[in-house]
Amino acid sequence: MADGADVKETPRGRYSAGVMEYRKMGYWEPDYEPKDTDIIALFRITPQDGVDPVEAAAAVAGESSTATWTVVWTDRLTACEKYRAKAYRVDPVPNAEGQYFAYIAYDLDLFEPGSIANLTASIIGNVFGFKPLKALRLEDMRLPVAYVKTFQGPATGIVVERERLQVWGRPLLGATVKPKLGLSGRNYGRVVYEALKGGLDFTKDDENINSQPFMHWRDRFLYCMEAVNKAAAATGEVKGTYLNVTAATMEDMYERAEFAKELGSTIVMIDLVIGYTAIQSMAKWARRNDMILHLHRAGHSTYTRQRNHGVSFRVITKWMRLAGVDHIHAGTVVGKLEGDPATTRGFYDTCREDKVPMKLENGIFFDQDWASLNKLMPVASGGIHAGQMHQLIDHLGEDVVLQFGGGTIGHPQGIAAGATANRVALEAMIFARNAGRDYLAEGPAILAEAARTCTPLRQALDTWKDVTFDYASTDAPDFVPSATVS
Ligand SMILES: O=C(O)[C@H](O)COP(=O)(O)O
Ligand SMILES: [Mg+2]
Repeated sequence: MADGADVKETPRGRYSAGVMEYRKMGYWEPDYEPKDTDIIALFRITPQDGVDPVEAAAAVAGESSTATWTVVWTDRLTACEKYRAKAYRVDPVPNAEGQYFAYIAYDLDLFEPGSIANLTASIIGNVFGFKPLKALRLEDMRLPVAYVKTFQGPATGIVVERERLQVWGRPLLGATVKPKLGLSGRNYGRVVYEALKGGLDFTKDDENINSQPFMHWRDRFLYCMEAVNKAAAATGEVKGTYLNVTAATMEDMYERAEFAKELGSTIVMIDLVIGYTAIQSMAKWARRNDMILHLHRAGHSTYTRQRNHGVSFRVITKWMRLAGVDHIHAGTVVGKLEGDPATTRGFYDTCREDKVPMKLENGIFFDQDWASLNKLMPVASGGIHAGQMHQLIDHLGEDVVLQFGGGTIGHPQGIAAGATANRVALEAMIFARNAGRDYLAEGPAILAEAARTCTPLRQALDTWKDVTFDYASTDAPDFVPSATVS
């Protein structure tokens, strides 16, 4: 800590410029060996000028666990050695002056079992507004098995979802109905029917479609399920549409979800903005009712996008796997939304692997054991189209839902043609991959071959050939490791 004129010595400690001596209070323990049962948080801290990084790390440990700004007599009435979070390591962030990675361990007893709300009230609570820090970002967390096991995890999981849909060996295909707002129930249902009949597995409500004056929710659900049933009958395939049950109250959400189930829907949808407790409640409802639960990550970029402040999306992905959603929008790499390949890969691994090893180049700082919690299906959605199919499969793999909103509904020959273009492009690419071809290098040629016998695909390729969203600003990885971090 910087010494200054306003440094005060008191019988209970020494403080200056708003920074207590958290280090002296026991929140810095460089020799601490985290226990297997500890929760570990990795923060990127940017201390104010003159604030010592170790003191800042200790302050973060203090403010996110037991401490307040001054020593209190009642500390000694608790097992404070156990309950204090311990900052035990501080490293400079490579290539980022003035920023440090601080590792902080928390005893498991600091948290209520099975509650994201309780976890987040500590870890991202008041500490994010703390004056001695210019900025603070929660980069990653190691969640011990003992804690993971207090959550239900994804209500359905990837394996059972594929069994219900009877689709194996390829990504699932979807589309978000467009325009986002304004369609009547009847016209909306027509979009769903055309897209499903044309070859998609799913259609989806947009994140901001709930129950507006132009289309009340019951109307939408009725027309959508009529379309799903007609398309299933016409194609002999299982079809679904994510009915967004996001609403103002839990009572409204349960009512809408119950109605979706009554109509025979396999899936309902919620938005991240409903909050952690509402998400966990809906996940429990989904498990009780054998429904797949889709999560749109609406709102996340307000706190995940800045590299020095907020919460990394990899942490949100972990919390959502615990909370128990089945789908999560996890990035597209080549689409319209920001997200570099290496960092996005880290999100996808977090969703789909049983055990995720530390991999700094993917922004993964800890080994994470998911202890048999179901896998979470990542969803790629936002500005993607058939011409990118080889890149999508290369970046995102096979257990993923590829969703083309504009890339279906914007097709020059109509919605069904857009859906067919996507389905043919996908199957051509999977066929080439299974035949051992280098589908990434040969991608454009494979698509052109398939387009010879598929006019809708040819039209799609002609229409979107120049759309790459290749802006430099989206290419910066979340974190560039170097030899200084091991
Ligand atoms: O909700 C979404 O994921 C987006 O609105 C997708 O739409 P787009 O495919 O047209 O970008
Ligand atoms: Mg949308």
